[in-house]
Amino acid sequence: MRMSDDLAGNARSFQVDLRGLVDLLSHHLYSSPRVYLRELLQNAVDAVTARLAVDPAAPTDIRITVEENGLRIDDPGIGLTEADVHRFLATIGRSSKRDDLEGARQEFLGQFGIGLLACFTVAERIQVLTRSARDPDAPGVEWSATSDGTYTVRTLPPDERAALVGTPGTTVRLLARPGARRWFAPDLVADLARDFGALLPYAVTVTGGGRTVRTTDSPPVWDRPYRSAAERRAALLAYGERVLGFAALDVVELDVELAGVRGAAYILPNAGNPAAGGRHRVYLKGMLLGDAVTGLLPDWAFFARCVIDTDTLRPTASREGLYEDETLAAVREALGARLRDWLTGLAAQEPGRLAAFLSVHALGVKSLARHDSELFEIMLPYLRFETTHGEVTLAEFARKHPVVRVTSSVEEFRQVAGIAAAQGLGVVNGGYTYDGELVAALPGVLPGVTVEELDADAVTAALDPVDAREELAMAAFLTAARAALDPLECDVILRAFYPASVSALHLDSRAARSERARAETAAESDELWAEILGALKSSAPRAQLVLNHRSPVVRRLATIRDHTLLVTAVEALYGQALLMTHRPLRPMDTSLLNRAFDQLLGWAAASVSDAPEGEGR
Ligand SMILES: Nc1ncnc2c1ncn2[C@@H]1O[C@H](COP(=O)(O)OP(=O)(O)OP(=O)(O)O)[C@@H](O)[C@H]1O
Repeated sequence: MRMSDDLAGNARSFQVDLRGLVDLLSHHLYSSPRVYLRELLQNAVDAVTARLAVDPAAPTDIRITVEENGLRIDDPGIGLTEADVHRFLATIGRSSKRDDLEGARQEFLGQFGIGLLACFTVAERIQVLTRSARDPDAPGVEWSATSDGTYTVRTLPPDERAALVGTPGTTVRLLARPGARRWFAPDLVADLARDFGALLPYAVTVTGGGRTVRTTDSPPVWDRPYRSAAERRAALLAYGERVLGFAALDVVELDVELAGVRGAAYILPNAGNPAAGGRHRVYLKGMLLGDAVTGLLPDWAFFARCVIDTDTLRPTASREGLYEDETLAAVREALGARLRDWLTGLAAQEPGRLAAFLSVHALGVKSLARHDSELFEIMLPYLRFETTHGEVTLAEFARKHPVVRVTSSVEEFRQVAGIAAAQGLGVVNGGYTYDGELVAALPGVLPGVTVEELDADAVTAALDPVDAREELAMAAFLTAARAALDPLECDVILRAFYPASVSALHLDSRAARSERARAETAAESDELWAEILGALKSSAPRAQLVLNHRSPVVRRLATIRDHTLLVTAVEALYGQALLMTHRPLRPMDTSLLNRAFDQLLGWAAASVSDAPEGEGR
């Protein structure tokens, strides 16, 4: 016996446990049983589309009727022959909407062949009564399936066929499962039909609770005629507020024909969260895919939420997200380009609207500008940065300072900005998200501008040295100060700078900070580590306390003869300068500050209480 004979002889078909499968769908694929209505609507719409292809004059109205214990949905669509019923309804995973060559067919919503099963999440029985439009002599057929996985097929006798399905088309009837009846409440059914199917191309009505409502609202707002651009804009904004629940700052139309996308992007009225990712309302051929669909816009466009209808993108099997493929990547790019064009258009024509937008969403634009120098250039007159001249644009700043100095952190900026400005240096705070990167890219878009990283050394270099004789006069004071601050790894130097009201500056280069971090770790670690870290000890510059020779306070302190008081005064200056840097204090700095102020208070108190006695003597 040959191998293949053996295989052929033992070949068996899979058995499917329907309960297990329905459980899988309802708990792991679909987010809620509410999708049952979407699947029914989708099948009805596809059936109508298929019939229109063979009979363009065929009716198209789809009717949902809430019944005593469930509902029915009637469509005048293509219907099924008995052979179709066996082929498509009774075989899970088989669909008439795919063909072998193309896969999912463009004109239909369905493709997977599992949609009908979703109905078992709310129904214990599904009955399909159908008559094919392809064959006028075809009898009506009834397919009736229960959630335990059994079904019956019956050809309808002519009289029953006439009563049930007079014309070609299909009626699907669901019998509610115990415990799932709430999914068939008339108001809920109408809400679901509206939510999923408002943009469907054929009229859908829901009858129940004594009334009939139309749940479709097509054509979509962006495909309707308007008398003016202002009227169109107002209609789009009102629609956005209704479906997204917020009044948008602005609206950008997304008519990207090549990508098969129609719709609008709504600009959030508040700053968006870059990490949260966009959540968009996406319709596929008029059927809602979801209202929190991600991946539709590039990451930088976190300031917009879209409502779109598309016929090019593919759904995931749950039909609740977009399948990530090349088409989606291309659509994302096209929509990003559209938003970018809108931004540059605003810059050229409506700077007022652009300013309003940027006051909320500058971060998104900065993020985009990092990778798009053309846009960066266009936005230069609008994007603001924190600088030693306040919040200004880089274009404005560079006019005053063709050498742009930039700090790499917010705290460095705080440390040096005031002093640098007083010495005539222009500094930009490069510590905020994206700002440093953009400043670094500035020479590329503003010819003649150079950018320099600014750190403590550059500031020290810009401060005036003090005349040697004057420095000598303060030698005793400086020696005492150096001795006091040496244990804190801080050098003391004397310079003259403005403003004179600043007595001392604490300057700390990045190298000094990392050296200090190394030393602290070495002190805390075990022997082996301490040794390794010790070997790394560098001769990096230490932090510096720069005393200001122009400060009257410093000059007065230099005349103190009492050594203890002098040390306390130096420690207080050091502490004050450290506080000005806004940097977290080390424990040893905090205790030094406390000690210095305690002692100063002690001195002050003693001098007040001593005074009268002294006078009395
Ligand atoms: N109202 C209907 N009229 C005509 N044929 C229908 C109708 N409902 C279902 N069918 C047939 O049953 C098949 C299976 O339907 P089902 O909803 O399970 O899957 P699908 O629509 O093909 O794909 P998907 O899983 O993506 O929804 C369909 O391909 C179609 O041939």
